[in-house]
Amino acid sequence: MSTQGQVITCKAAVAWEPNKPLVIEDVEVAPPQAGEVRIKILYVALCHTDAYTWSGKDPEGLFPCILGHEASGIVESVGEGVTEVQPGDHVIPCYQAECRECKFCKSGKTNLCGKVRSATGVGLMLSDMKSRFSIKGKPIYHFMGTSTFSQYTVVHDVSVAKVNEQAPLEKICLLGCGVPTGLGAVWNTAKVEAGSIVAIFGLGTVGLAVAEGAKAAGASRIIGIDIDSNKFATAKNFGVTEFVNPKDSDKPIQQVIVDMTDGGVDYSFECVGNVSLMRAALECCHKGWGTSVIVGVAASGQEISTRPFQLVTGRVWKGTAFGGFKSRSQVPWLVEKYMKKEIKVDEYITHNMTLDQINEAFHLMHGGKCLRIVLKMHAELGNL
Ligand SMILES: NC(=O)c1ccc[n+]([C@@H]2O[C@H](COP(=O)([O-])OP(=O)(O)OC[C@H]3O[C@@H](n4cnc5c(N)ncnc54)[C@H](O)[C@@H]3O)[C@@H](O)[C@H]2O)c1
Ligand SMILES: N[C@@H](CCC(=O)N[C@@H](CSCO)C(=O)NCC(=O)O)C(=O)O
Ligand SMILES: [Zn+2]
Ligand SMILES: [Zn+2]
Repeated sequence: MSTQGQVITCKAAVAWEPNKPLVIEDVEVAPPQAGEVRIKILYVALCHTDAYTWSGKDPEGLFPCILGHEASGIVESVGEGVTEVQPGDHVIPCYQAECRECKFCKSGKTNLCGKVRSATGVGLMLSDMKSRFSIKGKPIYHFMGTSTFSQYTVVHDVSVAKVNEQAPLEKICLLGCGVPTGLGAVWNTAKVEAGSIVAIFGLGTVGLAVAEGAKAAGASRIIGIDIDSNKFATAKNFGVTEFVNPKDSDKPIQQVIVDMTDGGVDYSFECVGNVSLMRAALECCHKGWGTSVIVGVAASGQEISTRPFQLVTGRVWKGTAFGGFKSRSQVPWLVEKYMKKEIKVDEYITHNMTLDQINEAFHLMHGGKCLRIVLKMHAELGNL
């Protein structure tokens, strides 16, 4: 029976309040309006940004909401005027939209898109500034324009990438955030050249994807920095050539790296979300040209600082969102690269769990012993 035009009642993990356990609720998902797409979410991975907003430290965090933004699914129905996807298409929801028409999209200088950002930042859909989610008539906010911790979600059409149907949805959900962010930070934002020396602060999924990207770019040395020495064994498989634990030295970590590299690295990447580490990442860069890219998301109220002299003497401080990738155009390309075995995806998945285990999954994530945890959203999908 077609569900097109009907309200769908399904299971979703609702964040009622910051830091309180998520609750699996029966949520009503309204049909997509003009320019919107309703997606049956099949698989979702947990990202630290979900945990960050859930913690209450995100100035854009609104409650109650449905978190989640790294996912894959199948289009269930589309609203009026939607031409680029149709029911049955395999898709990845994209928190970074791409409308191809706005000032940002047309600039050719950025992957940030302005079309729906004002609505996604306040947890609503642009056409009527309302939510498509409700529980017994009470609206529930969207999150990042994706809200993929729900069996069905509604997104703007500019936030959907149609992908190869042959690609395994249980794996390519990762191409919705962490892996592209790390690869793109190297390829698009820093534009690392062959022979470069690279330092990566934080060896979680994002930091490992930076390592993978740097190896592919031909970096000569890839120095991984993490306070957990157990991370090095895995990091080697992603291209990290040397490991430093800041706890092993009395010197500031930037000094340790400068001493190891004859004056500093060509490129550094902060993949933790810690503002003092962002400073260290900038200050371990080589005088005259070293570039540091901020990838980690820091909490509300946190600010970065350094001596302006660091920039006067040629170091460059940058940041990246979704690795600078244009989402609708380039996520399908990343899927193809995965299909051709040119980029890793499976290797970042350490756990497979189910939607009803979501609180346990976050607990595991905070334990620091996993990379990506993928949740199966529907019982009928069977065992992975
Ligand atoms: N900019 C973007 O578009 C974007 C996209 C995805 C994720 N992120 C952000 O990137 C960050 C990393 O995400 P992740 O999923 O890889 O996280 P993660 O928690 O898996 O990895 C962080 C790593 O940093 C290490 N670490 C913690 N404190 C440290 C310190 N003081 N010094 C050195 N290492 C330290 C941890 O041991 C861990 O290995 C998060 O802040 C996340 O929100 C940003
Ligand atoms: N609302 C947060 C913004 C956090 C943030 O910077 N998000 C990244 C993506 S993190 C994905 O895991 C991003 O894309 N930023 C650009 C944008 O949001 O437009 C805060 O205010 O701290
Ligand atoms: Zn993310
Ligand atoms: Zn745009």
